[in-house]
Amino acid sequence: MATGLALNRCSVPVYRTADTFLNRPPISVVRNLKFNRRLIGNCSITTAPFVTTEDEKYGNKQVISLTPRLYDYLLSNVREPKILKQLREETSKLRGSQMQVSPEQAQLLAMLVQILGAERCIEVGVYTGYSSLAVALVLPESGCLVACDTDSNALEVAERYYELAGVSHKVIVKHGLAAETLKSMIENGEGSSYDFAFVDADKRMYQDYFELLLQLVRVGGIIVMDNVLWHGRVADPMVNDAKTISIRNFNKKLMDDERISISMVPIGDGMTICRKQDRA
Ligand SMILES: C[S@@+](CC[C@H](N)C(=O)[O-])C[C@H]1O[C@@H](n2cnc3c(N)ncnc32)[C@H](O)[C@@H]1O
Repeated sequence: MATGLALNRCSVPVYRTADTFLNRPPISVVRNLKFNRRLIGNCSITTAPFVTTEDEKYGNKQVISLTPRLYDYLLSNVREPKILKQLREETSKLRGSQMQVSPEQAQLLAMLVQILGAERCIEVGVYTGYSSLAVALVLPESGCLVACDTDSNALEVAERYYELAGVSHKVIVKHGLAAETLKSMIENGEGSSYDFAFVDADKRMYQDYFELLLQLVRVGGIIVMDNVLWHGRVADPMVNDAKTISIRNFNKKLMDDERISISMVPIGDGMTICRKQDRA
């Protein structure tokens, strides 16, 4: 049975209401919460997370969405290295700082690299280096990360931080169009020699990056694609701009692609973790 809270199928736009900036659930949610005390228990209305769903369609499983307060709590449980915090704070003063992955995303990327025992990694979309530095920090001394970006100013910041963190010997910076860099790596015979790749650039090129990276990554290797939930727009049939359509189509293709196993994770703006299968 659908509960009243099913009304609150909040996506990113809901977060942008004045209520949510003030850490208050929207009026409709407050009204519904009054009828659903068991959902919030001892939690006050202002700290209760949004219940995204809790109906039969989803096996009565309660799925919550992050409130600002809950997100602060999550962040307080992220172990962000000092040097990453410094880079994030310096970048926050720059144009485009919202492009950085969030600390919990960076932590997940680093964790995946560690679980894989990855030595050879690729990043498409470096900006000032937050996600690439998180990866480089956990690579072994013999490891390498090919870091691709077109923005020389942003790359200067990234390179300064690789130096500061003592990892510059692990990072090969490739300034230029990522697709060209990846193609030349394939031509150089580097196919199937990488363990891990992260894509966070130019959404309309996702399918191209993915196909190139699938050639570069070994069987069992991982490709992580960022922004797959695209601020919630992918799920809204009324939104049909080029980037949204492109990500929507890309997600559909990944879903049908038997060369990989996948896990779409609602972290940050959504990331899909793809593992290259034996038959790829
Ligand atoms: C979302 S930001 C990357 C953020 C980064 N992962 C981080 O956590 O800080 C996207 C970056 O992709 C770069 N970019 C856009 N198009 C590109 C292309 N065709 N080839 C390489 N880099 C590109 C932009 O210059 C920008 O720095």
